Amino acid sequence: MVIANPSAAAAERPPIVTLAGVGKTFDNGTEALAGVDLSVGRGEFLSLLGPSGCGKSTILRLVAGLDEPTTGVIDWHDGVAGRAAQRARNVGFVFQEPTLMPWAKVFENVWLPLRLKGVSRADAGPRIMAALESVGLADFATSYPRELSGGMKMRVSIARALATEPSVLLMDEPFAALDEITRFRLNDDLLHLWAEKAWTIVFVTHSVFESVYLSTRIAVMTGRPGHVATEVVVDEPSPRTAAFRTSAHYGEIASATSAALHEAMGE
Ligand SMILES: Nc1ncnc2c1ncn2[C@@H]1O[C@H](COP(=O)(O)OP(=O)(O)OP(=O)(O)O)[C@@H](O)[C@H]1O
Repeated sequence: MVIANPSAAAAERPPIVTLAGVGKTFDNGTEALAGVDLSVGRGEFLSLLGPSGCGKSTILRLVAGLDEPTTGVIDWHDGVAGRAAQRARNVGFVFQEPTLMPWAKVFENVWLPLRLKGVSRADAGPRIMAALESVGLADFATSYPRELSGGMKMRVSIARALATEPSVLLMDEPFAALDEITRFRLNDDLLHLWAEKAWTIVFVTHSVFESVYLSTRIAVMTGRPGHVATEVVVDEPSPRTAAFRTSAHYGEIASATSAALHEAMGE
């Protein structure tokens, strides 16, 4: 475990996107973010950890290009620029609520983002079925969302992001509404997918324990207006297992992360 100030804790991997001095003030005068410096390394699992309202979701929305920063810059290191690039960039977004269309079957729900890009049902079929296979729901392609449990709905939501083969996957507290057993299982499934697909993931959570279990690095944020106060590098190798959750090493990193969070909230 390494704890460092953000300026000192450069990501070990080459950056895919960098935020420098990013601030966001909404039209109603709410200053959500001020001076966010953050680099996302290619292939890393980065968690944003911070108190409610510190601007974590706002950071995801800015990275996704759904909103513009008021100050500072967001640089992508993929050699393309502008709005067209943002569309081509293929950033996946998984929200806290699975946000499925209740009248459409699982297959149609997963097809939606591809359909919006003009990919036909026949062309999308193999990718949709592969994505459903990855999350263990291939047998539920013709089910309706109402026939699924909360955890299964979240799996569909992850499959929907997976089908688009995103270069960066942004996840906004995806497991917050689930019971602990389901949450642990989905944590493991997500780690397997991350290892298999070599994704870059930016994951928002309130939970110190979840962030330590999942992440290669944790950006600890201050209260509003939020910025990154400290970064924690979680030096536990993959694959992580249930034994890691109960290890002394996990306990040490969790208590250091918790202390860093409390200090950041006092800033
Ligand atoms: N569109 C908006 N207009 C005005 N204020 C907004 C808007 N979106 C977010 N905010 C405010 O900006 C601040 C940061 O919100 P954000 O949702 O990014 O925080 P968060 O850290 O993700 O919170 P939580 O953990 O509770 O989801 C909050 O005070 C919120 O009320």
